[in-house]
Amino acid sequence: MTLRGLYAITDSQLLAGKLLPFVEAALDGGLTLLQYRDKSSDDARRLREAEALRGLCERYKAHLIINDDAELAARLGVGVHLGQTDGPLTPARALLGRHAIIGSTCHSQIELAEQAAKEGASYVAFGRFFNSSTKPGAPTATLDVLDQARARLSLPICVIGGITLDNAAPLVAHGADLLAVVHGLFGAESAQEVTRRAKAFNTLLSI
Ligand SMILES: Cc1ncc(COP(=O)(O)OP(=O)(O)O)c(N)n1
Ligand SMILES: Cc1nc(C(=O)O)sc1CCOP(=O)(O)O
Ligand SMILES: [Mg+2]
Repeated sequence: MTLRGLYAITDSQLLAGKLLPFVEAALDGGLTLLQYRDKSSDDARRLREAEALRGLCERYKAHLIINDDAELAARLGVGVHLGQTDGPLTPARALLGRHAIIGSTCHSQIELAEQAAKEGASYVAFGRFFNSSTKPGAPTATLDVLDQARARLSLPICVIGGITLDNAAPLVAHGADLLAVVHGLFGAESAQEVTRRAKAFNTLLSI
């Protein structure tokens, strides 16, 4: 499976009251991956929303990824994204099976990415590259790590953190395969604008 393209990530506050229409608008513009990221502990709502997103992703042939929660991903038969404190990759791979997409946060450390590759990650994520209103305190990353990753790894490279249509081009030039975006995609006034942005991100990636 080739993993390249726009990787939309939901945000419960930003998308309050418009989760499904804005996600569908993004899918209409073209998504490779959609991550359901909800940091709450409202398990019933998380299950309901994730099921609805899975249905949309199936219709548009995109892959759904659940943030943090391998058990929920297993229940839905979808992928998971794990950060450095979200539990080890090896049991998640055993739980989800060899075909599941499993992503790993590697901040700006090539050693973390090499370890993730050994443990069966499907892609490695570096960031944050720019100021992020979604996660202002995330550790920073520079373009150097993308050059190192391109040279040393064969896994798809995901970039994240403050990415917009105005600043994404250098990331692509330095080897990013997946542009992971919250605000730069969903921080729009209308569903039509979300679709326009998604198409423009895909043009940047030339896909
Ligand atoms: C694609 C992608 N990359 C990085 C992250 C961040 O994961 P993590 O460090 O576990 O932080 P939280 O998102 O869980 O707050 C991500 N979610 N997705
Ligand atoms: C969830 C997340 N993780 C990051 C990391 O660097 O690991 S940055 C981030 C937030 C991404 O949202 P936005 O596109 O609005 O900046
Ligand atoms: Mg996490």
